[in-house]
Amino acid sequence: MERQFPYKLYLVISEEACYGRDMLWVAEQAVKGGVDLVQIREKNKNYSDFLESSLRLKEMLDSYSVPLIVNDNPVVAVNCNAHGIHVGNSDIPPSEIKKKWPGCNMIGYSVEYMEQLSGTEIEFSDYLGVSPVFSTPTKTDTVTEWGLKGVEQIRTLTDKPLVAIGGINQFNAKQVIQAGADCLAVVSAICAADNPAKAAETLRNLIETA
Ligand SMILES: Cc1ncc(COP(=O)(O)OP(=O)(O)O)c(N)n1
Ligand SMILES: Cc1ncsc1CCOP(=O)(O)O
Ligand SMILES: [Mg+2]
Repeated sequence: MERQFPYKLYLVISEEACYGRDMLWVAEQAVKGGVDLVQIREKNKNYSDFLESSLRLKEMLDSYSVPLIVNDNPVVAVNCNAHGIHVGNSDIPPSEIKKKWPGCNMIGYSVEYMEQLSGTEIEFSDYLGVSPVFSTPTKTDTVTEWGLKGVEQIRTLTDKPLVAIGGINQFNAKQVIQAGADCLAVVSAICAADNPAKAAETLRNLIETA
């Protein structure tokens, strides 16, 4: 069955990950380089700051027709008119998001345990975040490191689009796609790069030629 997921390079961004550079500038450079989906992930901001950043990012992304996904918080997502939301095992589950936000276009759901693949939440999800593929200092409260073998195994168990995340960079991107990922999500490979547009372009080319 053909997987309906047109996105290949997914930027997960926060102000903190941009190390003092303007988050909107970093995101815009990334889009110019080939990012086609963006998630705002602010773990330490209060509601109003999270919403304000999301509204500003959404306005910029709209001008490129790039969808915005909000991490964790459905109220921020609804109030900035985001395209969708990404949730994990400690968040409101996809089935509840579907009930509370009928207009949601995309629900991403993190897979940290193999058992989740036979659970009921998968069917309410539009893509699965394979989380993390490699260990990463960007997120340390993780369960396991799936590795390339894990991506291959998950690929055999579901037809849902797979978004690989965690420690992905220009040196392993091709292998992760070849293992079965449909899309690569990155934080530091773009946000911490000297030239975020070039970093995105390099990753995008690696994905397209994998
Ligand atoms: C694309 C993508 N995949 C996985 C995650 C991780 O989500 P979660 O497990 O809920 O952890 P936090 O990001 O909330 O710390 C993600 N955000 N995006
Ligand atoms: C949000 C998230 N979820 C799983 S790993 C991760 C962080 C990925 O960051 P990086 O691309 O810098 O390894
Ligand atoms: Mg979460």
